[in-house]
Amino acid sequence: MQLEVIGVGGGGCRLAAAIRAWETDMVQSFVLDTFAFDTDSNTLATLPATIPEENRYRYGDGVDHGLNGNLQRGLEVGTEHVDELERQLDTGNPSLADAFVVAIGLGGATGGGTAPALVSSLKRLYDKPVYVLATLPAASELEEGDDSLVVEDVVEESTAGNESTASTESEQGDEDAGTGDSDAGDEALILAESRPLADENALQTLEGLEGLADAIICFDNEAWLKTGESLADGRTRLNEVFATRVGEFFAATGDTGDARTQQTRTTPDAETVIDANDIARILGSRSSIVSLGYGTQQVDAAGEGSILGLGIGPELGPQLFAEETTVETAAAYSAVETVIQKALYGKHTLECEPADAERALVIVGGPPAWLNRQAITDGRRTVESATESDEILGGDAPRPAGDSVFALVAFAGGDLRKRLEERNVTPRSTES
Ligand SMILES: Nc1nc2c(ncn2[C@@H]2O[C@H](COP(=O)(O)OP(=O)(O)OP(=O)(O)O)[C@@H](O)[C@H]2O)c(=O)[nH]1
Repeated sequence: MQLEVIGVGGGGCRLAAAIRAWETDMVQSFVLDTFAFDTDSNTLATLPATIPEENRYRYGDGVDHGLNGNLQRGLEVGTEHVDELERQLDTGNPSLADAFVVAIGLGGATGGGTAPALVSSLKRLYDKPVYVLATLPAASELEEGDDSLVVEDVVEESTAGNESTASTESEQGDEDAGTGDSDAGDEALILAESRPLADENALQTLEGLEGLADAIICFDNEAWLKTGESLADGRTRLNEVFATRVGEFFAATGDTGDARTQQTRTTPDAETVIDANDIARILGSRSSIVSLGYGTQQVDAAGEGSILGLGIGPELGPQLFAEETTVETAAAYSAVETVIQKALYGKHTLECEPADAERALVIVGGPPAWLNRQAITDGRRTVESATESDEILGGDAPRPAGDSVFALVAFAGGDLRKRLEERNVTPRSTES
């Protein structure tokens, strides 16, 4: 599966960069291009190199340092500039994509304001699934701080068109931003910590995406921050957590490889291959809310040091991919069982119970010798009974060079939407 990943707004751009960084280490490429779109030139200038300069784009007439949560203005800016953003995407490979991923931070005005127009435009132009990655605001952001900007302060009254590519902006930014650790950048960061309207904005954006986005994969910032940790301090870690889960989810699709170069896969084929259609079946096309669970366990990748032959019993079944089994079967079974339990009952990107889900996808991956077929089959049954759903798909993701076994569980639809109620951000539903 090949994706165009588009980050919009500060959080969305950083998340897109984190996904690209995660994907860079993988043999299977599933990202065609990564774009970063923002009204804030500081954010673009401070992104890591995983997003090439030419794919960073600042937009918004008269706005330079973001919209500071003015969602009404954000919606206008999004609608006014969506064609311009589409032209930027044309410099990539949108027509080769199996799906689009639009990453935003709910609560802000740039990502939240542009996403509905952009998702709508992508659907119209390409008729491919558009999945939105959306972070939910942290509780600490809702507290009104003295540092809260008055919106007019950042929406300059300039009428001059100032669309420009990031390279132009970063030249200007370099003067005051240096490598990005500028005073202006720090100031913007502190200001962004206080967003009293974040929940209201989040709700409005979710409503705007309703019926447009095929699915909305949520990540609850509040649940993932440590006690007393600020978003500014924790965001890199949070982005890595979310990027890993999103990455494992899309990287497991069988038809990965570089569509631009026609380069073929170098990893062994999975026993049960999931593809873009399976992903579409589980995520749906009616703006289902999605949550991702993940479990991992470090293993001895080469199988060295394990006790050959011990614990192998017919009841545990053969190893799934091993040509030469060097891993104790009981150890492999236990590792797979453990990671599935962790993915099922451990912390999800959006807190939920398995029974909330209407549909689920479970992916088990790791070094081939560790992927015990019986454990995977039993694990899928466990997911099936925990969710009480018969719409379950499973896939394998052999990673010859990996040193851990992992399971990724995606829950979609059903009562997951109700989980947003606890966050006061429940959009009305168009799901049947
Ligand atoms: N996980 C995570 N969340 C973030 C990050 N940055 C911002 N957020 C969240 O996203 C919300 C919106 O922030 P931004 O993405 O910076 O906002 P924006 O879309 O640029 O909009 P404006 O700043 O209003 O122009 C915040 O309220 C945070 O909850 C990040 O790097 N990681």
